[in-house]
Amino acid sequence: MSTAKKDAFLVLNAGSSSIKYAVYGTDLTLHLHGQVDRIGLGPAYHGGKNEIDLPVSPDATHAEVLDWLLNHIKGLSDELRIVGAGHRVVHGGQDFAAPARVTDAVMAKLEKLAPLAPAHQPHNLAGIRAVARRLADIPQVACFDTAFHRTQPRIAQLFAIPRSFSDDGVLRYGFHGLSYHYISTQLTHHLDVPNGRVIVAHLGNGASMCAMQNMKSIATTMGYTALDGLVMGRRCGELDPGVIFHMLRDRGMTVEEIETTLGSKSGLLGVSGISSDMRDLLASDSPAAVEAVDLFVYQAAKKIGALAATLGGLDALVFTGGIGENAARIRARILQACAWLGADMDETANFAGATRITTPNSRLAAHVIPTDEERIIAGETRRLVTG
Ligand SMILES: Nc1ncnc2c1ncn2[C@@H]1O[C@H](COP(=O)(O)OP(=O)(O)O)[C@@H](O)[C@H]1O
Ligand SMILES: CC(=O)OP(=O)(O)O
Ligand SMILES: [Mg+2]
Repeated sequence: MSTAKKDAFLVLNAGSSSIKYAVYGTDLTLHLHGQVDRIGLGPAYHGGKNEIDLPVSPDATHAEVLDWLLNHIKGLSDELRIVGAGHRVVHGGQDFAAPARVTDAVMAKLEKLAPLAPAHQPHNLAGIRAVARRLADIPQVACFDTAFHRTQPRIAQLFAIPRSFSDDGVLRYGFHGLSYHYISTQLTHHLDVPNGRVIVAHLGNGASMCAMQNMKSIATTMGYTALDGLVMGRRCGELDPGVIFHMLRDRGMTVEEIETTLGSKSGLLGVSGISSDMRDLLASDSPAAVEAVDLFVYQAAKKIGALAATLGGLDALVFTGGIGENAARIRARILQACAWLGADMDETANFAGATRITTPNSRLAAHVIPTDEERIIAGETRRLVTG
């Protein structure tokens, strides 16, 4: 006799080169999770303890990977009945300050924002459409990277350009908000002053920082798009806009070529000429790789100084994301640059992978907290689906 299927929520988190998934019970117990990464370079699947080569070609697109992944999840979740799906959607623009149930009208608005997040939004929306095709009747929820930053004061969102642009929504939105939301829920477990002046550094393939006061965003390094701020795997981060005029006028580059250059050929990859992956650069002794890592650390330390100024001082610094969670050498160098803010690193704790990586007497406390964007999406999906 077959047993009744358990209700569950599917979560999809599509990034520029990866798609993460998770399946949660209605009590938010995690049943399954995994990810495909290296999309575009020869995708690999990691689920549970397994890493397998996918039965798709090395140059498989997000759409092909997604198709394979949804079949794979179906095979894994035979005893579960998917009753709702939640998705990371990178850009919510001015209209979405909170998660939203997906409708045709919502999809039309999100589609319009796709040019502002070309490496993410199309894949996010493809995930919603693919689930709708397979599980036509289930409710779907879009959860936005930008939403957490809507608490920034207006002054932190403004660019110093003519007011008509700001009035039309050309503002500093900020991203990685699902990650910052999750970390904000963890501060009370780890920090002596969770309500204090905290900078969270999400250092992954995309990288940004968020200044939090009372666990809310008051400033962030990314802007209207996810190009601004820190040095990233393939993105330039902070840049004089004059460089764009140079590319247009003096180099004869098209807008598309400039977008590709700044969005996928710059950052660690562009400076090193070797790789966008921090592991590869740390293993290399090429002077260009060393310089790329130096620039990554320099810009990170500089942005911490700027965000500390917006907070009027700093009580705690939290590292998260693939680099923040795993690259002890990078954390050590950033912390050394924060000595002036009162950071006294506990070297043993840092290299041992401890949660607190500063000494008990350090005026600035530094922690490593693994992020979990999928859990935030699952919670919001349950809230919107079950009311
Ligand atoms: N052990 C490690 N040491 C150094 N860097 C690491 C380590 N593990 C992962 N990383 C780096 O983390 C980055 C990917 O971060 P991640 O948050 O997984 O990416 P995404 O933004 O695609 O979700 C890559 O630069 C990778 O090299
Ligand atoms: C917004 C962003 O940069 O996301 P990711 O780090 O997943 O590329
Ligand atoms: Mg990410």
